[in-house]
Amino acid sequence: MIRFERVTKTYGAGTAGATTAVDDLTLEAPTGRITVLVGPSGCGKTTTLRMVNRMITPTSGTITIDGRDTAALDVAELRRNIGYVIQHAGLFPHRTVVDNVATVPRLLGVDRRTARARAMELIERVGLDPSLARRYPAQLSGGQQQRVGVARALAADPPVMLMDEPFSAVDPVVREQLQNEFLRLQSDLGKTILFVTHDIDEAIKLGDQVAVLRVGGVLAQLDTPARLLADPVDDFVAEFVGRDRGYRALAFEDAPELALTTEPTTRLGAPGDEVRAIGQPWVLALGADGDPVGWVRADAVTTTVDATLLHRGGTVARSDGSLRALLDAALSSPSGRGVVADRDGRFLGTILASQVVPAIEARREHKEVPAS
Ligand SMILES: Nc1ncnc2c1ncn2[C@@H]1O[C@H](COP(=O)(O)OP(=O)(O)OP(=O)(O)O)[C@@H](O)[C@H]1O
Repeated sequence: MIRFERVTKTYGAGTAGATTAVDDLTLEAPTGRITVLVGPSGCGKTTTLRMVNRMITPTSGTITIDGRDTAALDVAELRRNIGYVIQHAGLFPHRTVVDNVATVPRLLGVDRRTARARAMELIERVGLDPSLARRYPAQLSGGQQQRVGVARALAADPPVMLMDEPFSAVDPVVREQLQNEFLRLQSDLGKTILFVTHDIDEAIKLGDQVAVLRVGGVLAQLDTPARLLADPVDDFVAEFVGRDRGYRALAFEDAPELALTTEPTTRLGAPGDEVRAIGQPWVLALGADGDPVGWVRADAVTTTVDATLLHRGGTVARSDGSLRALLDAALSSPSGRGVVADRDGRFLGTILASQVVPAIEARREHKEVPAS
């Protein structure tokens, strides 16, 4: 566990231009969990992170890791136990990918062969093709560079990771892939992670807990993503957390077991007459594995059902997914019937929004705390 105890950082303390970047921060980042620091520009996120590995010295207060005061530790030893990932990855431009990843183990005295073998393992683990290992950073895309940055930080297997906007410099599609891979990796590795972002959606997606900071470095709220959405402490947090909070909070509620409706389906290549004989204006098409591929409007099928006729807007909810995904499947379906699949992606049945909403209300009643 990383613990901040009444930590303050004032740049230029005692001078006319003094700036308090972090103000009396008390916070615990639990072992094996992701704690996200989020807030507007200049609220002290980076300063907070860098005080942990002592790149910045607090003006007052203490930071402990597993009960040990970081100020009392040898700084080299402290940093050996902390992986650090930054925006744009910060790779060494004149070293190949594999040598970048092997840097820290080599510094720690691991022999070249062993360090490289471990680096290759990590390169694959973060989702990079091993053929990229011999390239130089400039020969990689932004997303690939970020993956190398994560692999490098993991190379010495540190229990603690500090990550400062590691996915901010890539486009939204790559960013989502990196986030998903990061969560998968973390579910295997269970590192104690402090993660900085200015993006509340990223914070809510990645954080086991989220600390919202306001400018001046004051902690506004520390909570789970679900609680942050459901119960912001004040207008600043409410505004920062953003719109559609009620709907977004449903992402943290497991889908209830609701009775699904059996749906007549068609398949790619089916003749139009067969589709129309079903007698529904919209018919769901399944792929070869029984996976829903899209809705088709029966009267639009002149010859056979082909992929170009499929309506692409509908989402598919998984039976083991969230209430939000279930409601979204119903709302986004052109037929009004939300498509539900099992965990392997096979079609199970459909559901109406009018069945999901009562389930949401039932949950709410169940959770309501009686007034004392
Ligand atoms: N070396 C420094 N000297 C003086 N002031 C500094 C220094 N570094 C940061 N600051 C100030 O401290 C405050 C917090 O900065 P910090 O970089 O920690 O914020 P941040 O939340 O990470 O911001 P951003 O999201 O824009 O990166 C800002 O007002 C900044 O101007």
